Amino acid sequence: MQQLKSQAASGTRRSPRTPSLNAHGLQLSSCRRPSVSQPAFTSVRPRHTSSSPLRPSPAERATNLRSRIVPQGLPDPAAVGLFFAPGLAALGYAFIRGKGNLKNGLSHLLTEVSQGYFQPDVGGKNIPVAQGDLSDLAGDQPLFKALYQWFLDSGGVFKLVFGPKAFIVVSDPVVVRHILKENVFNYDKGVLAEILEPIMGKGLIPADLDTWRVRRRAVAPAFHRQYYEAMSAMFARCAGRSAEKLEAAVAAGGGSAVVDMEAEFLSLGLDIIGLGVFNYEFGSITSESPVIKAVYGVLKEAEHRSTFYLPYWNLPLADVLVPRQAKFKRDMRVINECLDGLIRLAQETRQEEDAEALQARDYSKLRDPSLLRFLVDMRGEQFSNVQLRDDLMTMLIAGHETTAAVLTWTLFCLAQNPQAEARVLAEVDGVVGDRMPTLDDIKSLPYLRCCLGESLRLYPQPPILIRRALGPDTLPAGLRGDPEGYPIGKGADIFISVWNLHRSPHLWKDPDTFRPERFFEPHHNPEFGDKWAGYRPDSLKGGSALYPNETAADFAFIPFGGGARKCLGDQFALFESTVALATLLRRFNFRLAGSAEEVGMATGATIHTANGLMMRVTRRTPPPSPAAAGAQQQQQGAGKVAAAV
Ligand code: HEM
Repeated sequence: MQQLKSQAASGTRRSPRTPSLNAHGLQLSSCRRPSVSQPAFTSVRPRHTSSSPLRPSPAERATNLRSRIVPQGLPDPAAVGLFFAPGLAALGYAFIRGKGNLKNGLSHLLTEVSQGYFQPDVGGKNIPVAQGDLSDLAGDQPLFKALYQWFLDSGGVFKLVFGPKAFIVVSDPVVVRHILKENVFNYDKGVLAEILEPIMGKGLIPADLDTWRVRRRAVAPAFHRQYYEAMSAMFARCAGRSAEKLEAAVAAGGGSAVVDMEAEFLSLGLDIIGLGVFNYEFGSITSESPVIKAVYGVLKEAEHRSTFYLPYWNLPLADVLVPRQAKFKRDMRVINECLDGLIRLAQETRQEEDAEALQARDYSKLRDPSLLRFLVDMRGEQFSNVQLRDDLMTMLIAGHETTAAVLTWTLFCLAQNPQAEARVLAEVDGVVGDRMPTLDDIKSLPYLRCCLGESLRLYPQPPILIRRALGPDTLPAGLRGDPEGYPIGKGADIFISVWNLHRSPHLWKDPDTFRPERFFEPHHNPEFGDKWAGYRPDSLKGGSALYPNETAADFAFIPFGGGARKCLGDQFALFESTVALATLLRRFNFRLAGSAEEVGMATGATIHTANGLMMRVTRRTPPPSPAAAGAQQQQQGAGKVAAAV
C-alpha cells in the first residue's frame, strides 16, 4: 500500500499560522498560501456561470477555497486598532529580544512564556512542557503536525504554552477516554463555545451543560431507523444529480473532464444537509441563491474568527466599524430569516405526537421527513424558536464541510491505491449494480465502510477537540505517564489531538499508511497492560455498529468524538458518504489530474485540500449488474431449454 505520509501535507507553503476552531473543535489552521502552481489543466471543466464566491468557476473556487483556508491575509484595520496594541507591544519586545529578527523574537517570547511567565495557575504542574523551539509554531507545517512531533518527543500528555495561555495536549486513549467518557461532565467546550456562540447560540455543540442535557434528549430521538431509510433515498437522489452533472461535463469534454471534486462534494453536502435537517432545497449542485451565499459567508467568518485569540467581534460597534462584521451580520440575518420561515411553516402544520409514534410514521409517504418536522411535532417539548433555530444552525454547519471532507479524502486515497480501489469497485458492482444504493446495501459494503473509516483516521475532521475543566480533576497516567496521574485545576484548557491518536505508532501498525483492511484485524499494544483494550473488530459484530468506532478502538479512534457528547450525526454522515461514493464510483473513473503533492493539505473549518481535488473524470463501463447478469443467465438457460425441446 502506498505511503501517504507526507504526500498531501507537502507542497503547500509559507505563511504563519494560528490555531483555529470550527464547529466541532479546534482547527490548527496553517493559514498558509500554497506556493505550488495550479496544474495546467487544459481539458474541459464543468462551468459555473456565476462569479459569485458561492458558485465559483473552478478557478474562482480554488481562489475562494484558499481564501477560506488562509485567514484572509491581514485582519481588518479597525479590529487591529481596537485590539492589538498590547499584542504589538509584545511583538516589539519579541523583536528586541530576538535581536531584530521577528521570527527569533517570537521564538524568545514563546519560549519565555513557556517557562512560566504569564502562565495562569490551572494545575498540571507535573505535566511535561513540550521541549524544543516553539518558533516551530511559526514554521512551515500545520500546527497539528508540530503537535505530533512533540507528542513523539514528550508523550501522550504534555503542556504547550503560547501567548498568555497554556494548553494541555492529550494524545493518549486512556486519558481521552477519561475526559470524553468517564468524567465527561467535568468539561465544557471552553474557547470553542466562546467563538461559536454568536453563530450557533445555544446549539448542541457550544451549549452549556444545562442547555445541552435538555436539547440532546429532545434531538437524539429524531435520528431513527425510518428517518435514515428516507434519508438514504434522498442521499441517492442528490448523488444522482451530481452524477448527471459529471456526465454532462464529461460529454462536453469529449469523453473526459477535469473536475474539482472537493467543490462538487461541498455542493452535494450542502444540498443533503439542507434537505435532511429542515427540508430546504438549496439546489447548490446546480444553482445558487442568496441563502447559499450567506451560509458560505458565515462559514468563512467562523473560520476567520477562529484564527484570532481575542474576540474583537464582541466589542461594541464592531459590526458597524468592521466591514466584515457588518457583512457577517447581514449573512446571519438572511439565514435566520430563512430558518425562521421554515420553523413558522413547520409550526403551522404541526401534528403533535409522542416520540415513538413519530418514529413509526410511514416515512416513505412523508413530504417532509426532516429533523425539523420531527422536533416541531414532538409532544410535550418546551423550547423557544430561537433554541430551535440554534439547533438547526448547528447541524447545518456541523454536517456540511465535515462530510464533504470525508468524501474528498476517501476519493483522494482510493485514487492512489489501485488495489483498494479495485476491491471497492468489485464490492459496489456486486452489491448495488445499477440500482440506487439503499440503506440495506450499506450492510453489504464492509470494505467501502472501512475505506471511509480509514480516510477519517488519516484526515480527522476536526484534528483537535477542545475542552475546559469546570472543576479540578486528575488525568490518568496513560502510556509511560506519571503513575500519580496529573492533577489539573478549574479552567485548565485541553486539546485532544485526534490527529495524534489516529496516527500514533503506539496504537496503529503503519499509522501513516492507507490500509482499510486494518479495521478487520485486532490490534493491541501490550505496553498498555489492561489500561487500553486495543482495537477489537469483534466488538462491532455483536452490536449495531457498522463502521469502525471509538468503542471498538477503546478511544484510539474518535472521528466523531465519544461519550455523552459524541456527534449526533455520525450515522447520517457515514450513510451519506457510503451512498454517494457507491453511486459515483460505479459510474465514473476518477484519476488525480496532477500529483498528490499538488492537491496539498490545509486546515480551516476542516482539513481540506490546498488547491482543490482536481480529478480527471471519465465514464466507467461497469460489469453488468448482478440482476442484469442473472436475467441474462436465465434467458440463456431458457434458450437452452427451448433448443432442447
Ligand atoms: C463526517 C462528518 C462529521 C464528522 C467528522 C463529525 C464530527 C463530530 C465530532 C468530532 C463531534 C464532537 C465534538 C466534541 O466532542 O467536541 C461532533 C459533534 C456533533 N455533531 Fe458531528 N460530525 C459530522 C457530521 C455531522 C452531521 C451530519 C450532523 C447533523 C446532521 C452533526 C451534528 C453534530 C452535533 C449536533 C454534535 C454535538 C453533539 C453534542 O454535543 O451533543 N455532525 N461531530
